[in-house]
Amino acid sequence: MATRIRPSSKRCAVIGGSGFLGRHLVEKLLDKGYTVSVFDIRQSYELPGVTFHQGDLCDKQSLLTALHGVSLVFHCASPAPASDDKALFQRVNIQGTQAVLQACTEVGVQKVVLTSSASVVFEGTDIKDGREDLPYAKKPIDYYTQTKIEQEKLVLKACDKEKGLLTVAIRPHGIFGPRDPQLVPILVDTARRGKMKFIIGDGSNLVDFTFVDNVVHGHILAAESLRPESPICGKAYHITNDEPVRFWDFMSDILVGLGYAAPRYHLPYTLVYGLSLLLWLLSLLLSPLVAFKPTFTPMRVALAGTHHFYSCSRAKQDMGYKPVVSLKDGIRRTVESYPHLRHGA
Ligand SMILES: NC(=O)c1ccc[n+]([C@@H]2O[C@H](COP(=O)([O-])OP(=O)(O)OC[C@H]3O[C@@H](n4cnc5c(N)ncnc54)[C@H](O)[C@@H]3O)[C@@H](O)[C@H]2O)c1
Ligand SMILES: CC(C)CCC[C@@H](C)[C@H]1CC[C@H]2C3=C(CC[C@]12C)[C@@]1(C)CC[C@H](O)[C@@](C)(C(=O)O)[C@@H]1CC3
Repeated sequence: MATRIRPSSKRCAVIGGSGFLGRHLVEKLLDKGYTVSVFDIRQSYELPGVTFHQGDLCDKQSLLTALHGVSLVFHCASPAPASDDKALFQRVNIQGTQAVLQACTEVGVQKVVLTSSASVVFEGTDIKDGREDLPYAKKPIDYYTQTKIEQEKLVLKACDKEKGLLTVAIRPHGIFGPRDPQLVPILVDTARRGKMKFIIGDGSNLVDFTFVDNVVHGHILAAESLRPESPICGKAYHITNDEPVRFWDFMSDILVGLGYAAPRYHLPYTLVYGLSLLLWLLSLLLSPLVAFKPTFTPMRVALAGTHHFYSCSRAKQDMGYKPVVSLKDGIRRTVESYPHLRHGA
């Protein structure tokens, strides 16, 4: 058992602080006068005022050292969804989150803000203006989503006013912005390989893409609103740009902004989804012999061909949330931040 020191309310830790969202969160917390520790399996940058603790969040002992004297923990670590590694997701997102919660209780952390995902309710079929009371997906679309559901349940269940631990979960969707290692790089890579000519379905499906600053704003608002009397304790909140956009318009804006052609030719959704399932099965069967990762995974095709946008009215009502950057400005700032990915660069 670690000895407790009196935690200061402006001392926080960001687990997963070396990642895309984590680093943006760290930078904003510093701006707001917080003292920040980062706990991550890797150190990806250095910043004055940030203490780095390198370790695996499944190792409670390392966490105890890093969380000493901290009153507020942001947990935004996860293996990348593309890894599709069942054992890794279970170990990090489930057992690891249990270790985080135990360590928080032992050192006297008062607040935990989890980065969950709106995909915890997504089963691959249309969701329009989805609210937080939608049931968790019974058939989650992949292991990532399956373990994000278990993770969210664990964190919300741990909320205990008597014991002095308050928890809340933020469910963003399709985070984008400068330094994102997924969306823009995968999109550009797909375009460079000549595979971004097609629109899956009729192209009218609406989706949420959320600029990273808005996601950060939602996390900090949640942390600052989390008090024993607050309605947010033990609840999940969608944080979006509040501007659902046609999936293919968003992709085209990014592609055209970077000098690539927008997709033009339509392919039937069921055909592409069926093919992506076949490819996924094939890659699984052949995995002992050859390693190949299909670009059009069932998850990506479902995300690209269905409506899935969420209401953030609960966050507006309970914590006064309002996006701070519009979709248009977010896209402009994102495009400007990737000069090396421009066509011909
Ligand atoms: N990017 C999105 O569109 C999106 C959308 C919704 C939710 N989320 C959630 O937001 C969070 C952050 O995502 P991101 O896009 O910044 O991902 P990211 O991969 O950039 O960051 C995740 C960080 O977690 C760290 N990490 C992984 N395993 C760890 C372990 N065992 N111990 C310690 N650290 C470990 C990684 O090193 C990395 O720095 C994740 O929880 C993700 O599920 C992301
Ligand atoms: C080849 C494709 C048809 C087009 C390529 C775009 C693709 C790279 C992105 C479009 C939607 C993105 C997305 C995630 C990853 C990148 C995309 C598939 C996401 C799976 C990342 C993890 C999140 O938690 C997520 C599930 C979420 O809930 O926001 C993401 C959903 C959107």
